[in-house]
Amino acid sequence: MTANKRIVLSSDHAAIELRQTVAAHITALGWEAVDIGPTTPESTHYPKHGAAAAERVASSDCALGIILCGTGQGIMMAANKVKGIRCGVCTDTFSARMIRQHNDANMLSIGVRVVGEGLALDIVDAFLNADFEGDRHALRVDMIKELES
Ligand SMILES: O=C[C@H](O)[C@H](O)[C@H](O)COP(=O)(O)O
Repeated sequence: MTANKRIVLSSDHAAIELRQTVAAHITALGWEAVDIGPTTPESTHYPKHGAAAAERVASSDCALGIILCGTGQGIMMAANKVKGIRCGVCTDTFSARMIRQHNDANMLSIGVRVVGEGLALDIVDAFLNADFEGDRHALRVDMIKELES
């Protein structure tokens, strides 16, 4: 894994509690959690929170990002609009591992209304414990990057 141990976290109003649980979890694992909120429960809009987290990763301020909303879908769509971001929604640990190994994902999205806390933390672990395998997968990730230019 990278020398940059900073992971940015963000969410909308739906996932504040799980986001804070994930932040504590990854801190206990030795990562630096950069939690950019929000912290208050008022209804808010996932695109701005997904984009804000994605900018931290795209700028290399943070090595990885974990974002959450009700389904994980809307905030993932917003994050993927930022150049350099490869973010997937995961509801299972296999996918969380594979988006690192095959897709070199730099962000993970989780839906708090889809998975429970225990599975969410297992998904985070699977994502963080996997590394990009390169080789034929690098060629394909390069093809994704070409679509951005
Ligand atoms: O993809 C979008 C997310 O699931 C949002 O968390 C969800 O749409 C928010 O819904 P509501 O405003 O009803 O809490």
